[in-house]
Formats: sequence, structure tokens, C-alpha cells
Amino acid sequence: MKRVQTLLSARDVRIAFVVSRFNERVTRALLDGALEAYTRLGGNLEEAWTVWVPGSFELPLAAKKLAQRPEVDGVVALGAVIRGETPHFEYVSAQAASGLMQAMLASEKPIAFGVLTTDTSEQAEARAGGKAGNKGVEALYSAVEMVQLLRALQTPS
Ligand SMILES: Nc1c(NC[C@H](O)[C@H](O)[C@H](O)CO)[nH]c(=O)[nH]c1=O
Ligand SMILES: CC(=O)[C@@H](O)COP(=O)(O)O
Repeated sequence: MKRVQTLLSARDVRIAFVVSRFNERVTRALLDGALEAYTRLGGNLEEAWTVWVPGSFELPLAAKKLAQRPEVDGVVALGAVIRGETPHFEYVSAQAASGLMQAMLASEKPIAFGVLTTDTSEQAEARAGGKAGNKGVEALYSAVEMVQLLRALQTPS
């Protein structure tokens, strides 16, 4: 049985970060976690793109453009969509997720989904470095692992 074993390392993995400015206090905490994890894995922040967009609805377009750059191996997309009084939450969160998936498949580069979709601000803060962890860190780990996996799969066995 063929298997792929990857030791998580970002030493030669160039990750770009795209972040929603909406709910910036939460999204900056997601970004801080992701950048710290990237550094811890050996990533070079000096060469890393960090791009801000108005909201999560705009993440897919910027993520796709970054993924299409030859010097980018993978993208981490970070946002916080917090339910309000109207169905707007459903549309923003669903299209952000769908758009990022389409961007990943079109670019054939990993685009990690680090977008919180919560009912309350408290739930969002708990997932951005609080008691429920940091989804930005999880998204970074996913992006690095997928870059390494795709490289292994492209290497003749
Ligand atoms: N309500 C939230 C938004 N709304 C803004 C949209 O993402 C978009 O920027 C606007 O509709 C203009 O196109 N965005 C979030 O990221 N989080 C929210 O809670
Ligand atoms: C997710 C959203 O767009 C939300 O913040 C908007 O709030 P509201 O539904 O009260 O307009």
C-alpha cells in the first residue's frame, strides 16, 4: 500500500495570508496565531504576502489571485462572519466558503479555510486564541500539510 508521510515543516513552504478587516479584532487574533505558527514551523515571514480585504465575501477573489502567483505555494484565508439580525450571515458565510473552495480547485493550490462562522462574538473570540483554540493556527497547519502532500504526490514513486 502506497502511503505519504509528511513531517510538518514550513522551511521551504511559501504561504500567503489574506485577512478580512470586518470584525478586525477577531481576525487579527487569527492572523497573529497563524503567523506565529508559520514561524514556529520554519516559515519565512519576510517573504510572506499578507493582504487585507474589506470582508469575508472578498476573500475568494484575493485568495485566488495570490494562489496564482508563482512564488506562492499555498494560501491561508482568515475571516470572522458573526450572525446578526438578518439572513445576511448565511449568504456571506456560504459564499466565502464556496468561493474559497472554487479558488483552490481552480488554482490547484491549497487555500485553507480559516473563516469563523459563529452566532455570537463570544464564540468567535473563543476560537481566535481563546478557550476553544485558534482557527488561524489550524488553517496554517492545513495549508502547510497540503503543500507538502501535493509535492509528495507530484514526485515519481
Ligand atoms: N457581516 C460580515 C461581513 N459583511 C461584509 C461582507 O463580507 C462584504 O464585505 C460586503 O457585503 C461587501 O461586499 N463580512 C465579514 O467578514 N463578517 C461579517 O460578520
Ligand atoms: C454576517 C453579517 O453580515 C452581519 O454582521 C450583518 O448583520 P445584520 O444581519 O444585523 O445586518
